Amino acid sequence: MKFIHVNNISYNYSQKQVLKKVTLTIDQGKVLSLLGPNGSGKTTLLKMIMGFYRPSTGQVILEGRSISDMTPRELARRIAYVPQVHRLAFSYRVMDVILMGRVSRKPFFFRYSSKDRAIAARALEQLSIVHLKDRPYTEISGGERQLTLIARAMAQGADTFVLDEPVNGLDYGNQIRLLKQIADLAEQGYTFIQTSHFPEHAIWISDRVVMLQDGQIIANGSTQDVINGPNLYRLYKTPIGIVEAKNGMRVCVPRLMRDRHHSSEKQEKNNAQYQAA
Ligand SMILES: Nc1ncnc2c1ncn2[C@@H]1O[C@H](COP(=O)(O)OP(=O)(O)OP(=O)(O)O)[C@@H](O)[C@H]1O
Repeated sequence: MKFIHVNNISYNYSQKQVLKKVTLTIDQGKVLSLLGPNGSGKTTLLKMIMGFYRPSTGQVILEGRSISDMTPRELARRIAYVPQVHRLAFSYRVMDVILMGRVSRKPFFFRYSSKDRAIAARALEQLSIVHLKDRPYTEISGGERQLTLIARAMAQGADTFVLDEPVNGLDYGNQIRLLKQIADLAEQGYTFIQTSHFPEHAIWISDRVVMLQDGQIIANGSTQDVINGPNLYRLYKTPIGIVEAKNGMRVCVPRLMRDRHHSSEKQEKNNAQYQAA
């Protein structure tokens, strides 16, 4: 089911055009990964989808309605932004941070209700972090913080999560566990849009991949179709092969590293092959 439709969006920061006629759709209950080199416009595109910035041309449509016709509160009830792991200025308990997700559902003066607390408790359970609920947010690890921020987004009641490099700064184990958590939540019907600098992470959990270069989409389709050597070369300017493990899982092999291990291979030949593609 087509859920979010990004329709022909362009955006300029003063004179500089950073998004050029970007069109894509996001299906409900799926994971979409945005890949692209530094400065290609990934974060700017996320900000458009969140309604933080208004596009110069084009529009973002959520279930048939332009998000420019929605109030920030209305939008926050559907789409939640999960920032990169950050530090809060004050040492709130994890439970309090998650309860903050309920604010968009409250009048100006409010107290948290028992329903709010039950929703926050459920989010703690869904993210398997019940044991952290009374810990100060400032004293938990980066991975635990990222899970807390996703729990806060869930407590907001949103069904779509926009994540900017969610594994940034996490150790390898926590990266894998966080991505597994995202894949599991997508199975339950939640929708995810993430930016990533790791094509393999896109292979692991994405249904769809969009490649951005200089603010333009250069590839958009199923993960299987989009993540291939020629597209990765176009994006990152370094040759990367894709090999299939025995269990069918696809793995990225940077040729520059492979050539260190097989010095008899002709590196120029590989480069020529990818440059020609
Ligand atoms: N507030 C701003 N004012 C002016 N230019 C900006 C601003 N934010 C981003 N840019 C520029 O817009 C372009 C796209 O930036 P953006 O942050 O969207 O890229 P990105 O693909 O997310 O990059 P990265 O992978 O490095 O996080 C870059 O050239 C950047 O310098």
